[in-house]
Amino acid sequence: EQQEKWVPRAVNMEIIGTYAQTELGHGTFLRGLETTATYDPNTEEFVLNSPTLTAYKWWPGGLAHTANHCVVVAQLHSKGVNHGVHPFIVQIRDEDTHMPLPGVKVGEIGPKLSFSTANNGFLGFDNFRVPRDSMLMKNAQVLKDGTYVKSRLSKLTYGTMVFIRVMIVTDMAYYLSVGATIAIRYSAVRHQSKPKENEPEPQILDYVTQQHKLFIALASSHAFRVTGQWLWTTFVRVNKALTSGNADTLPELHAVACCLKAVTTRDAASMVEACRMSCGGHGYMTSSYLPILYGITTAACTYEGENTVLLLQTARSLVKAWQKGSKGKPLSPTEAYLMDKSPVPKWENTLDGIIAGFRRVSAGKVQDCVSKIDKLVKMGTSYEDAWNQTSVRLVAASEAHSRAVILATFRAEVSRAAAALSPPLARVLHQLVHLYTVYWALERVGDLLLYTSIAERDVQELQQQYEDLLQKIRPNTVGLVDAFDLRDEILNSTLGAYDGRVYERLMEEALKSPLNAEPVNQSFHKYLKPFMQGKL
Ligand SMILES: CCCCCCCCCC/C=C\CCCCCC(=O)SCCNC(=O)CCNC(=O)[C@H](O)C(C)(C)COP(=O)(O)OP(=O)(O)OC[C@H]1O[C@@H](n2cnc3c(N)ncnc32)[C@H](O)[C@@H]1OP(=O)(O)O
Ligand SMILES: Cc1cc2nc3c(=O)[nH]c(=O)nc-3n(C[C@H](O)[C@H](O)[C@H](O)COP(=O)(O)OP(=O)(O)OC[C@H]3O[C@@H](n4cnc5c(N)ncnc54)[C@H](O)[C@@H]3O)c2cc1C
Repeated sequence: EQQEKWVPRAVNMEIIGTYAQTELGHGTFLRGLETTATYDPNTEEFVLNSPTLTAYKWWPGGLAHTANHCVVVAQLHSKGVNHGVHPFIVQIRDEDTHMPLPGVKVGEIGPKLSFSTANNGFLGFDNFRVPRDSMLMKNAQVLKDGTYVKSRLSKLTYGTMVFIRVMIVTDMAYYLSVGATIAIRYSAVRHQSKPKENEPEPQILDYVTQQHKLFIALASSHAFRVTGQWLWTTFVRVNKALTSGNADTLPELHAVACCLKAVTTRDAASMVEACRMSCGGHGYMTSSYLPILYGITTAACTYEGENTVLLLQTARSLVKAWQKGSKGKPLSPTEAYLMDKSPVPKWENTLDGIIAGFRRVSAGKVQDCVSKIDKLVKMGTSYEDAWNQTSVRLVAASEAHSRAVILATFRAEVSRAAAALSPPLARVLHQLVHLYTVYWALERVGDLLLYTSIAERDVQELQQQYEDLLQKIRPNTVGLVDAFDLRDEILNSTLGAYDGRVYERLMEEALKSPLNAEPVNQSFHKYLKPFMQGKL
């Protein structure tokens, strides 16, 4: 009924909304949110109020000047009892005049690192009344007399965030495809230095260090697209089960969505920055689009759940799984490997060997965390303090788990799809899987030395494998980014345009600057000249 009321109006843009959960004082700790929604049975209304400055909603995208409605997350009070945070759909502006409604204080939060096109806003309520059906009652309800009917699963309130985290993994694949396209095309056009005096300056794409910076971004885009597809399929399956009242698989989805969102956003931000730096000074130009792209990807490390907090959520699940498995209880498919108690096998420099190695690292780290926590608790430390003292290791265990999931999914999905591809295309995609897997084995070689039987000669061989792969991938690099098929209008980059006219585009953009409107800028007459004449 509520969906019939609100969804059609949102679809035809009568309602422009945003998600107003975060407050000045709280973004992570949702149970600490201060906005209140108090039910008045006499009028069958909720009274929304921001009791403190820190209760003001702060950050929601589009809230400042675009949205006329929003989903407000508030502490629900009825019959004198606080039932915790619940979502409410609230009109905040007049639909004709767009003026803020009486009792609503709304505005712009100010300049940000990036996302300058999104008017992120603040929102405060002064005993603002909304009808009872403003409470989104899919999970919990408040009856006309104020009786609270609790949800069958309190965490369903957090469901929106799981959905967005699932989407973010695919978003990161897209943003990495943009960064890799810009940087690799530019690296094919840019010639620099003379390693061989009697030969012309080479393409910077032929420097192996440049390949090391860029090819992992290209491979990660494919790894995250494939993993994002797998995660979406998992989300759809869990949601279908939830609809029929079965929440058994929700904890696993929450845990894997948390660590994948955290790891893919962190990787995307650091790899986009590497793309920016690989383009030298021109990568620092706004017209290259790389600084903007960095701002977009680094924001994703914070929004929809700050990365450390999400990795700790997954760690919470991994520790619980270890404790469950140790009692012989079955574990979820993504965590079942934790109970592999077989002897550490002889190391193999193969994809399967490396994936098995990352699972050993994750299981070993989780076991070390459980042992440390148990030891601290036995010494009289509270569980919460023991958790906090172990939290750096818990985050590392969560990252290792996430990497094992990505490596296994990327390999399995490409192997499955390869049968339907032409042999040359299958070969190139397998090279990207190989590069991605060996890259991360070398990046985490310390962990592999701690938890597997990898030896020094294996590491030397992996390094050689990696360098051979850079050489094999080089001839197809430009074709691989062209295959993302990103139009120039979407790339919005002087360095990444398909025609490669980098220098002409850089100059065209420079001449658009208002500072080039006249040969002598007025600042000369107002400041420089008086200063030079000693008059300032
Ligand atoms: C394809 C190309 C596309 C390109 C274009 C794309 C455009 C994209 C542009 C995007 C631009 C901007 C978008 C920006 C959107 C950002 C919007 C936001 O940021 S909204 C706000 C997000 N905020 C958060 O994520 C808050 C994070 N905090 C929390 O989730 C919770 O506070 C907490 C989980 C950290 C702690 O909650 P708490 O209640 O204290 O829970 P416990 O830790 O005690 O755990 C209790 C229990 O609950 C389980 N749990 C927790 N969360 C969930 C969940 N979401 N689902 C299911 N279960 C959950 C947890 O596992 C525990 O279970 P136990 O059994 O008790 O262990
Ligand atoms: C570009 C952008 C768009 C956004 N859009 C929206 C939106 O549309 N709607 C919305 O509601 N919100 C939005 N947000 C807000 C975003 O969801 C929050 O910023 C995010 O949830 C983090 O919360 P916080 O800012 O309070 O940081 P905090 O939680 O205060 O984090 C600060 C530091 O404390 C650490 N920390 C916090 N809790 C713990 C813990 N339990 N254990 C260990 N360390 C901890 C964190 O790791 C972090 O290092 C947006 C934010 C950005 C940057």
